[in-house]
Amino acid sequence: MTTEPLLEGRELLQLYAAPTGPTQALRGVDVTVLGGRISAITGPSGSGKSTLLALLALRERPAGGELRHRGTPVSGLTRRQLQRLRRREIGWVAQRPTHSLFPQLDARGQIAQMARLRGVRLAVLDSLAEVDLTARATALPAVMSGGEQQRLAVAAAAVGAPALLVADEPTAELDDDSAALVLGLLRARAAQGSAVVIATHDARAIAAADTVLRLRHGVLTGYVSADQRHTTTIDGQGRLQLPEDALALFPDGSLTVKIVDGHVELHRPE
Ligand SMILES: Nc1ncnc2c1ncn2[C@@H]1O[C@H](COP(=O)(O)OP(=O)(O)OP(=O)(O)O)[C@@H](O)[C@H]1O
Repeated sequence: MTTEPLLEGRELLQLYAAPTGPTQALRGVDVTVLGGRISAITGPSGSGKSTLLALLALRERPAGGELRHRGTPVSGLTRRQLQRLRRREIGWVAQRPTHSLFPQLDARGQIAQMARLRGVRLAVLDSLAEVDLTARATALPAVMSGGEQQRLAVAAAAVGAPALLVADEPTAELDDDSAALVLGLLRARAAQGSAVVIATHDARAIAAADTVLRLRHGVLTGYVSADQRHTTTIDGQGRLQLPEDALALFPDGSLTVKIVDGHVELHRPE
């Protein structure tokens, strides 16, 4: 496991053309991606999560700011070099899982093809077993359920523990058991040294992450690492015991509670 960042983005900016003029999808985002960790990017719809994933997975170049891959500015890499990096070192799970699967290959073939592209040897059926798809080994993506496609896309992207594993909403279609399989697989790859970055609204995935980044309107509005989190309980009357360092933020004991995008935020009254 390395502590040198795999990716470092500074003041990242991304623009897209829109009928009303360019949309600023990202507006000055600083981000560091480390091997061995799961980072979750959260935020409301349209806040720039997928855009940030596309930059980190080297699928798009930023319109501004600087992105470094292992210390080298991405702006200095040729298309060919980027393509090679993507093929060998980056696993990608698109928001629509079929977009990251080969339509003509069955589940077995997806894993085998990915192993060939990455130059790794592995037992294909073991990879399918990790996401409970052994029984679907000969099924094509088109005949799979959304949840099966999603599990297959994650298993294929995770082949060979790539340096970077990026997944857009990897548990969105999944029931609790399947989500646990997928999150277990992402954890296992992080334990093998992969940097795992996911965009998610899912509390189960956020709980599995080491670091949580919150985006809003293309700006990073929050950053929490696992060692800053506390576990507490809520009693039968809905009372919550805040840890001391959080309590210190509310010296007069009053606060406002805001529910945002499936999260509860506590604020000092204005
Ligand atoms: N290819 C594109 N062309 C034009 N506008 C785009 C494109 N991709 C994203 N956008 C715009 O950029 C902004 C950020 O979009 P993005 O998909 O990154 O958000 P998101 O947080 O991933 O949303 P969601 O949770 O709905 O997937 C939005 O305003 C979106 O409409």
